Amino acid sequence: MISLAVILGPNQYGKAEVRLVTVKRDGLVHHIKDLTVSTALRGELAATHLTGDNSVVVATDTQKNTVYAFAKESPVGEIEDFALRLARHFVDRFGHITSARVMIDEHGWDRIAVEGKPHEHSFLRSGAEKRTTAVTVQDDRSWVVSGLADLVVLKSAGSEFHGFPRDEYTTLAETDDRILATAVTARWRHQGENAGWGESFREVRRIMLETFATKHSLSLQQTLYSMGEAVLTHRPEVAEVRLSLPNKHHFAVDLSPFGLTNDNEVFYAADRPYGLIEGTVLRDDAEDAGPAWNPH
Ligand SMILES: O=c1[nH]c(=O)c2[nH]c(=O)[nH]c2[nH]1
Repeated sequence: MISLAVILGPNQYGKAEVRLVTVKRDGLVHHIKDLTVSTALRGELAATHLTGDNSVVVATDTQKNTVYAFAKESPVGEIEDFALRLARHFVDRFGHITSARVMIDEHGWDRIAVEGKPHEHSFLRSGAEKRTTAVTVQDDRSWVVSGLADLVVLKSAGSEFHGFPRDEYTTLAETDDRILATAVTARWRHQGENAGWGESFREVRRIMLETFATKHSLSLQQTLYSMGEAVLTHRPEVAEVRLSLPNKHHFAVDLSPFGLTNDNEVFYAADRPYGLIEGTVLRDDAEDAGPAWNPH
C-alpha cells in the first residue's frame, strides 16, 4: 500500500434554504416578507470530521431555529440587516465559529387589486425576480453583497450584432436590428456597511434597468459593461458589480414557405441553448473583496 497523507481541506456547513414567511399586522393591513435563508459556518471543525466529536458543532437544526426566532424577536427589515444580525450572532455566540455567511433571497409579493384598490391581506407573487444578499462576518469585519436574480427584460429596438469573425462554421447573419432579451442576475459588493440598504437596492436596480433600456447595444457584452459602469458612476457605496446575462435569443421566423414576408415582426423565442455573457465591473481603487465572494 502506498503511504498517503490525507488532510482535511476547507469546509463549511449550515442549513440551506430555510423558508421563512412573516406577517406584520398593522390593524387590518398586513405586510408580508417571504425569504429563503441559507447559513454556512466555518471554524475549528476538524474534530467532527476526523473523530466525530461534535462538541463545537452548532447543529444545522439550531441554525434553522435561530432564523425563525430572530424573525420573531425583532422586525426582519432589510435582508442585508437581517443577514448581518444572524451572521454576527453565530460568530459572537460560539467561540469555535470564526466565520459565518448568511445568504437570503427575497421573493416579492404585490397586493391583489380588488375593485381597483390594493387588498389588505391578499397578495399576488410579483414574478420570478428575487432580491438577494450574501453577508459574511469574520472576526469584527463584515462583507455585504446585494443583488437580484431573474429580472427578465427585453428591448425590441436599439440592438445590433455584427463585425464578428466568420469561419466555415459561422451561419449567424449580421444584424442591425434584433430583439435583445435577458434575465439579469446581478450581485454588487458594498464598500463598508451602508445604512440605507433598501434605497441603495432600488437605485442600483433602477440604474441597471434604465441603462438596459437606453443604451444602444452593439453586443450584450457592451450592455453588461454599461450597466455595471452606470452603477459604479452613480453609487459610491458600490465597489464591484458582477453580472450574468443569458442572451435569450429571438429568431425571426422564415415565413417564405407561406408566401409571407417577415419584416422583423414574428419571432421564435428559443429557450435553449442561450449565449451566457458574464462579467465583472469594478472600481480600480476598490477595497479588497476579502471573503465576500464564493467560495466561502
Ligand atoms: O450580444 C451578443 N454577443 C455574442 O457574443 C453573441 N454571439 C452570438 O451568437 N450572438 C451574440 N450576441
